[in-house]
Amino acid sequence: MDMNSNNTPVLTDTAPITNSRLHVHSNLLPYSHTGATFPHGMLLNIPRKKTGILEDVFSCGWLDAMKSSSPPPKNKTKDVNHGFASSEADPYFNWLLKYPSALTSFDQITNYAKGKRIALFLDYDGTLSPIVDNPDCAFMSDNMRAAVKKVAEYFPTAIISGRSRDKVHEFVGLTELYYAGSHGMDIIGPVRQSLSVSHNHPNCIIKSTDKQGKKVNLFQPAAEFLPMINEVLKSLVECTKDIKGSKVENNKFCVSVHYRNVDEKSWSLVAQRVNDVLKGFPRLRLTHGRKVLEVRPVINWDKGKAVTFLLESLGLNNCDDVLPIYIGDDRTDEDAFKVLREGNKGYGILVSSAPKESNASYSLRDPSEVMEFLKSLVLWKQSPYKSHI
Ligand SMILES: O=P(O)(O)OC[C@H]1O[C@H](O[C@H]2O[C@H](CO)[C@@H](O)[C@H](O)[C@H]2O)[C@H](O)[C@@H](O)[C@@H]1O
Repeated sequence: MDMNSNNTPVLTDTAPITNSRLHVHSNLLPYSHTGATFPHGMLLNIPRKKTGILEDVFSCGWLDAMKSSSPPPKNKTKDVNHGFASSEADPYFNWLLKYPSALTSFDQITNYAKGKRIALFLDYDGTLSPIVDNPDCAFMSDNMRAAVKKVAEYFPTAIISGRSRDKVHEFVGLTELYYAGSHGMDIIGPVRQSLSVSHNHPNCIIKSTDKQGKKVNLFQPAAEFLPMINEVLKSLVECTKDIKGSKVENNKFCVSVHYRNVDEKSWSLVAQRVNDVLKGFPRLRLTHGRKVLEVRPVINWDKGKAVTFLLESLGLNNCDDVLPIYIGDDRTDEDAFKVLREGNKGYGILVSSAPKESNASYSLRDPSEVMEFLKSLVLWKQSPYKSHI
């Protein structure tokens, strides 16, 4: 990783990148670009593919990734989603052997948490709110809000979302949490003087006050990309406006192109149009979410880095007596699961009703199980019989 003049973390890997998670070979990222200028050394040296026709999106696997990006509706996966998996013939049952339910393994988790301080990190869409067709209507239930509020009374709790920070804050509506929007590229955290990140990225931290007048640190490692994101946003809106059902969402430091409501026959068209627009923006890259293409800056920052940053801001990083737990449902949450797994730091919990490979340690089936898990944590913390304090 290199820094540019503003000390923004920048990916400078010059080897051809085959990102298996994205299924996009770097040679689909072109190198001509108009917009902000960047100092030498921070630009990726990416070989350019000349074709530009539909072969692009087929050969790089976008369509496969788009098709597999969200579990099909429940009636189409009847065998897997008929309730609690109970037989060895059931793929979900077998998957649970590798990713045990965090509810049935609750005692195991809390045994490990004895004498430790739990820090909670929660994704929003698909974790706290169910996946719905209209992203503007992904409301969280009042019961879930109450559960999150309660759990935050006992454990430091942060929401880490792909949405803009303002939007996710508006949906969750709780002031007692920490919020990271734009996949962790826009964080409000507590003020802490000796943050190691402030040595590496001094210009990315702004001292600010939140809506309650409390002093906070605002960390925006992709701040200089804002004009470029606004530019790509306009192009994406323009180029998809004739595709029925498509929707472009402004997430401040990234842009989502939704195709959940687009006829499957037109998914390749969505992919092609986005691909064509990205040819003019080599400093932006694409990740796949649940029936959504997410355009974001090429910087070495993700939800995993956001977890590390927040732990440090909370004074909980590199402490043996801290157990971070991250709950999420999406591919972008894998970066956070990985950080916890690799550092043997804590537990990732994948929310999924269908078997899939993950860096998480445990699983929960859906947001209703997430709520049950949060309530169980509160009861455990309140229990006079536990011996962890
Ligand atoms: O990191 P997250 O909080 O999980 O945000 C990821 C994306 O979530 C939203 O899209 C997803 O949920 C929508 C509402 O249920 C659904 O309609 C869409 O198909 C899903 O992809 C959000 O709208 C995106 O901007 C986020 O990037």
